[in-house]
Amino acid sequence: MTPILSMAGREAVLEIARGRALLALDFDGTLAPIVPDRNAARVRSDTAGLLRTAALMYPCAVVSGRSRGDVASRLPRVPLVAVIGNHGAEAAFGPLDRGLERQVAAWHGPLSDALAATQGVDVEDKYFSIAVHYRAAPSWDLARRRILDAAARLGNVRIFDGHAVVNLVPADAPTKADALEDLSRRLGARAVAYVGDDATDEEAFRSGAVTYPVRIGHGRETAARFALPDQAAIDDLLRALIAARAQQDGLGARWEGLVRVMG
Ligand SMILES: O=P(O)(O)OC[C@H]1O[C@H](O[C@H]2O[C@H](CO)[C@@H](O)[C@H](O)[C@H]2O)[C@H](O)[C@@H](O)[C@@H]1O
Repeated sequence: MTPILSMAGREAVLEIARGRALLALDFDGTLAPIVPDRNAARVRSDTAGLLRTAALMYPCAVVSGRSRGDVASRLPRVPLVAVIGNHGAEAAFGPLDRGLERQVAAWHGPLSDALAATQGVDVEDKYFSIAVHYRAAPSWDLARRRILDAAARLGNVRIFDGHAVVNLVPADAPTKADALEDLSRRLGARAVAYVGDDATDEEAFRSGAVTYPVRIGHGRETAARFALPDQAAIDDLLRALIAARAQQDGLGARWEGLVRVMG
């Protein structure tokens, strides 16, 4: 992987700016730091100002495992071209697939019953998928095993891990990769940069639609070609992308004032 903020990665940043690529970003662990309470997750004010500025210069989208409404409420005044929720299952455009919602609704009862006696487990029902969190469980191993056992008894389900969470999505629902391919086609994007931090982002990194896949964090096997060291570095990447685009538009250093106004 090439560190995207290195001299070698600089060429990719310039290409993204020259082509005014679609910037697609994951939320938890990418735009917002991971925190113990999922309801408390928020974007730092510096990141928000940078993202609002970047979204004036590039088409920007957020592709999250959260529900669309939840993630949009955490990004006020950001002029996004699209918000995709539920790991791709909740599309940005067009009618939503109510069949997926019915399938997920039928999982809720059996899951809650099966996990009622497992301490520290939190079932987050997002209508198009369910996240079963075990961050507060005394034994993560035991909780995860019980969640996987309960999930295996549900029909037609795609099961995958995240940060102290097991995700359950209808097997035939669109993935983050499908959603990005659809969005890129609709926008006629010449290139797509996608930044994510989690196992669920790997399918997007592998997608042919994603020209610049960027993974946050070290030491994991990944299909991403570019790396950012940690979540805090998202500010540096947004700053580099804004500066490169400002250079193209002949704005000089005036972008810095714009970021302050947008913050
Ligand atoms: O695709 P993402 O935007 O990264 O969303 C992935 C999941 O994020 C949330 O859970 C994770 O973040 C929480 C807050 O930092 C953390 O407490 C939890 O342990 C993480 O798993 C969200 O609650 C899920 O619905 C998303 O699928």
